[in-house]
Amino acid sequence: MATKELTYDEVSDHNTKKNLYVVIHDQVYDVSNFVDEHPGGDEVLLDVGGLDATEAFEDVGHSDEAREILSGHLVAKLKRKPGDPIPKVAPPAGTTTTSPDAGFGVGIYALILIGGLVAFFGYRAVWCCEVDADVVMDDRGVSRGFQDMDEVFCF
Ligand code: HEM
Repeated sequence: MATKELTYDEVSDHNTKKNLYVVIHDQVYDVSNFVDEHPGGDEVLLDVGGLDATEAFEDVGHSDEAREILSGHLVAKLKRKPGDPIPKVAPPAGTTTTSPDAGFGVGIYALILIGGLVAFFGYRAVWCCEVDADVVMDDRGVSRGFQDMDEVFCF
């Protein structure tokens, strides 16, 4: 845990490749010696040099490994003052999180699947219904109707 505190103004001075600080979740990181190793390229880090990079960092969905690397570069805690920019994203509650409504998401897919199956078999039951019957003929070979009518469903 960093005990040193830096204001946003102080952090903003560190915005060059050799002297690169970023703020993520109110912690200040010196990523000067990581910028060339960043798998996402140096440009994206330079873009947020001296700034709050929380949103950019979280938008990418960095791995736990990335977060571990990040923690190794911690140099200070941000001393936020009124008027300082506030990131839009909420701090991650741990690392890779499962959203509380994940179950609901799965439920929706199950519902759509069941609905689809019901619609499919309902359609077949109505439209594939055939009449299987014997035609009754009189002596002259004229049809007099049907006997042994069976409804046949083609499931
Ligand atoms: C400052 C701390 C940062 C660290 C320690 C870091 C670390 C990493 C690591 C380890 C990866 C590999 C994939 C993974 O493990 O998630 C990665 C990928 C990436 N990072 Fe970062 N990153 C940082 C900041 C940023 C920022 C601010 C951006 C801005 C957009 C960014 C954009 C990306 C992108 C686009 C990739 C994907 C690269 C690819 O898959 O081709 N990173 N980062």
